[in-house]
Amino acid sequence: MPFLAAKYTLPWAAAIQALVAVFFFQLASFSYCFLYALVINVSCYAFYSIVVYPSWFSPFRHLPTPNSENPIFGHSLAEFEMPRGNAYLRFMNETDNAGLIHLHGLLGADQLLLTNIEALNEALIQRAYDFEWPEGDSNFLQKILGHGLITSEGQVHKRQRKQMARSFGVKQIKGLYPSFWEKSMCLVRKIAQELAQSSQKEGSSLVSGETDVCDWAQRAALDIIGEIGFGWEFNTLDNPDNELAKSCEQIFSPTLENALLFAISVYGPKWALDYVPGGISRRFLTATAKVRDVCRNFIKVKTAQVDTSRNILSQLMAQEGVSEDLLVDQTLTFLTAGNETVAIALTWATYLLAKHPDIQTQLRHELRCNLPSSAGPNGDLSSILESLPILNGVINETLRLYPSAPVAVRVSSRETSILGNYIPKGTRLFIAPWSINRSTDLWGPQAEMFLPQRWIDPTGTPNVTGGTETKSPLLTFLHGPRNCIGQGFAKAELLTLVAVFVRSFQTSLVNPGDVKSPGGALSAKPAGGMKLRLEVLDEAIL
Ligand code: HEM
Repeated sequence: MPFLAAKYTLPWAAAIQALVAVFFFQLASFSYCFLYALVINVSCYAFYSIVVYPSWFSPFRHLPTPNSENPIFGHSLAEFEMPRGNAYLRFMNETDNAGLIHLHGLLGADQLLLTNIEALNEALIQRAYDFEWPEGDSNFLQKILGHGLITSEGQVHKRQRKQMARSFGVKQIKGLYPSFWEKSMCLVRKIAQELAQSSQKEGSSLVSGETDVCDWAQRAALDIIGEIGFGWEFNTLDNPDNELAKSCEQIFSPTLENALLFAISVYGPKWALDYVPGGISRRFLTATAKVRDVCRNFIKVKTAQVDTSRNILSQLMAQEGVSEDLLVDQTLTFLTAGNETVAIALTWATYLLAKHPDIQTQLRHELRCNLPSSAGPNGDLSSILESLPILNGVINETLRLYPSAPVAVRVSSRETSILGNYIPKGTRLFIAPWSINRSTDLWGPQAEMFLPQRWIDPTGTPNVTGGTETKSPLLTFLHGPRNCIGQGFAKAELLTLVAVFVRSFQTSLVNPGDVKSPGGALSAKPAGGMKLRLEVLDEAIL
């Protein structure tokens, strides 16, 4: 019996049993009988769910299950283990399987972990619309993002996806490289200025120092998606106290309050979010309303202007039948989806290069040979950057080892199947880029190592297989009709940001043995930021 149904059924059953006991057998009081019956019902239910159901009645009882489970919570605590997704990698490594692993959720609820490309292709490509975001996650996101591309399902999603796809064609993305370059230069100049000030105070002749790259990356990524995607100048590189950026941070930062609200939306009833005590809900809803208001005012101004640019917003506005509400929802959706994800990837790229100084030196050499001028290369920037083997290898390898969204959760919205296994409606599925991207079955014995050369062919040109036998093995952006629509945008942005960063700074760990690890509740954001030591190499940026 599903846990949520049991929540309501068990007390009702106990009430009926208590009434029977009182009226027909004249046993004690109603409340005494009710409590007694409830305890017995819950115990029987727990025994059935935890012991009987998984082994004898579950439709997945023939599938392998990892041994390491909690007697009450089953494998459900894996969702909260840090780094997020690592528990699923452990399950994959310790359990012989043919693409599906049966996990036990709270009180024996059925869950599946998808572990090979065939299973993933069926769930993400062939039957993508049989699986949806879990209702709780979707409700929570809808409070913030409304009904944009991320939170829409079925036909509405197909229609919106078609509308948005026009902004992400190869030609459109290629045209964005010069703007990415300009913003990347702005980032390195700002960092260099801060380092110059601290070096001056210390009387050092070198311009160097420690700084939190994660913070800088977040500011740069927000400015880029704001300005290049929507023509909206946030200027957080100049002004980190920007009001909208602060409100966004209040909503999305992994604070205890936000984690509580998220947990209540995911596991509690739909209305519970509005009744959380201590003003937590009110603060959250006020910040959300503020962000939406600012966004609506911005859209009103843009609608009144004659906009000749061809950014995401103007292309969407040019289409018929797109309401103001939808424009607000899509703007918030893309600002959110395209901001922190890229910042996380840039941060891990700088960390991996600091940890592997030899690769950093090779990359810098490649960049100096191909992008000689610090003012930006002449010629076709996109073709140059996309053809550089080490640069592409470093970015693909970063995205492989540190996928910004390490786990995606889906629930079957109808009866369906994967690899010939019957999947009833309501089954929870885990699709974990973190574990697939580190699977030794797919990537070989050195799966956990940072090896940009796996993305380079023996002829010296970049490849997309990463040395595997699969055409597109990287799961970081997922696959199929619900994959990341912004992946071309993100890769182009990262190619430019990393190229400019590596040309400008020598990057090293603050302490040689430093090991950083992801700590975000939902994302792979590094726990405690990413303090690195930078030394300015390019005097032109000072
Ligand atoms: C390194 C950077 C990025 C990563 C790793 C990433 C990853 C992902 C993933 C895993 C999903 C699927 C989420 C799910 O359904 O569970 C997704 C969806 C999405 N991403 Fe990205 N993303 C990145 C950058 C971007 C950028 C730059 C944009 C916008 C310009 C963007 C816009 C979106 C949108 C709108 C969706 C929803 C697509 C749909 O449901 O049809 N992302 N992204």
